[in-house]
Amino acid sequence: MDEWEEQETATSGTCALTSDTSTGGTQGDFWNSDHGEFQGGRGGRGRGRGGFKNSFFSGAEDGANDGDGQNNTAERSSFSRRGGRGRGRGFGRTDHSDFDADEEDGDNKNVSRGRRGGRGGSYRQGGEQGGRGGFGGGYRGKDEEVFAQGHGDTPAENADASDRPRVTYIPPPPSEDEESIFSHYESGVNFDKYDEILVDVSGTNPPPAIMTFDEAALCESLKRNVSKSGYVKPTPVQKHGIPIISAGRDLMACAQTGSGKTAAFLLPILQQLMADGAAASCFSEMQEPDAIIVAPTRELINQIYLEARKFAYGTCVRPVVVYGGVSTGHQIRDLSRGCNVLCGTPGRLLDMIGRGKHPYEPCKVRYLVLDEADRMLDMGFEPDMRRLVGSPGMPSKENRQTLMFSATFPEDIQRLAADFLKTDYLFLAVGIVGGACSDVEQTFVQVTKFAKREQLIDLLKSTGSERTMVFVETKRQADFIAIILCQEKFPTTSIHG
Ligand SMILES: Nc1ncnc2c1ncn2[C@@H]1O[C@H](COP(=O)(O)OP(=O)(O)OP(=O)(O)O)[C@@H](O)[C@H]1O
Repeated sequence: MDEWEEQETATSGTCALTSDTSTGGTQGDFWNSDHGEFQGGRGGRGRGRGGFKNSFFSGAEDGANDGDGQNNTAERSSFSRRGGRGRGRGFGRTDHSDFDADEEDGDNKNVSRGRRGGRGGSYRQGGEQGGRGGFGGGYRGKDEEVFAQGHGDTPAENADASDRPRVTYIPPPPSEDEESIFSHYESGVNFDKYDEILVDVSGTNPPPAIMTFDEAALCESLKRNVSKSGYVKPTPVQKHGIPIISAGRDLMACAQTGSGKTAAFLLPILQQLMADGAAASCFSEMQEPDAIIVAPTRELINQIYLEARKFAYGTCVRPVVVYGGVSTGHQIRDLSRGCNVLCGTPGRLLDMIGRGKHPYEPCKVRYLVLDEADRMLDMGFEPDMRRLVGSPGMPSKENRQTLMFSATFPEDIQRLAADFLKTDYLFLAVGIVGGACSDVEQTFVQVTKFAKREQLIDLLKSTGSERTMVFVETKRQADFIAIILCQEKFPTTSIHG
């Protein structure tokens, strides 16, 4: 009896992807064995074993950031405990847990959402340890200092801090080539159909939506970069989000994965920085970023960074990214070259702040953005977020603009999120509560628990050579099903954390 058959669930759902939504689903993602360290290849870029060895970055000073209770309390005490706006909004999030399991437990209890593919990252599917070929290599920094001794990217990493080897991995620098910077892929969202989607803005005096990027009053360089990115018209979350942010309002926004949330917050922030003449200074030892963008996983924050870099191309605004698994010394050196927009995972940001030697001072932060805010505020990350907003120098919520974006916003998370926002924040919901994508035809097949395997094989025989994704609960099941299907002559591979 195989494990799959032993499951308690008596049903299995199948989804026939009937349109372009099926094309983008599995891109990349796979340097996203997220909390394993990229054991970057030694001896030069491109040659290294990019395997994800699940060894965490170095250090044992886990308590480094624990002494900030006072600030947190201050922030907390000012929170009005009212309910969130836009109740129950949110999408059944595409929870690609098995793709993206951060932890070793195999049951995906503590996972991040499957997301866009990591550009440029190739992957190798397979076992727990990853393997060769994950990343394009890297090199050991010369005279590498060991800064990374504190927080990991996740609470789980933090808990495991005692045994971490020193991290010296330095990722290859992102391409400077304009063509690669602006290269893009299909998002999987049908943007034309998307115009008809229901949008709801709750809160007082929301500014009117824009219909075109021209109405966003972007400066010439931003306009040019938007157009080079292939954006013709704003998506709904951009139509509403951009004017809300430009008007200086705090925002909690909920819109489906792939709907353009990143540009919705990056464009108005960059526009404001450009209008104010912000320029990154490489002459200051201590950087004072105007915007801090936080996301829960390394791959996501790197994607945001790449987007920021793309939109800021040819301007004086300099985004920098920091996340675990990479040499902190390397990131500190990068920061010291100038930083207006700091993108980071909570663990690494806190690590840098807690170290005392931190290379940035959040005192001038005007924008605090939380992407995947639902996850950032769930039980695992909430303490880190409170530490971050309470860290020395971070302006209070009254003195910064806080923006939260997510594909889901359960009510309890909305309530928590409201704690970080000014009382007159706006809630933007794009789409219908729990609405299924109209591009996807769904068929539900009920089978007994021991008939799943046969049913799946019959289904695959009837679909012919269509590309198919099978979601299961655990890593073991994924491997098991892949083997079974291969034996049945369906070329299959399994991917998981
Ligand atoms: N107005 C637009 N026109 C064309 N493409 C766009 C537009 N806005 C965003 N895109 C593209 O759509 C894709 C998805 O956008 P983005 O990653 O910002 O979505 P998202 O809502 O943040 O998704 P996720 O929840 O996965 O982070 C990206 O490739 C982005 O470049």
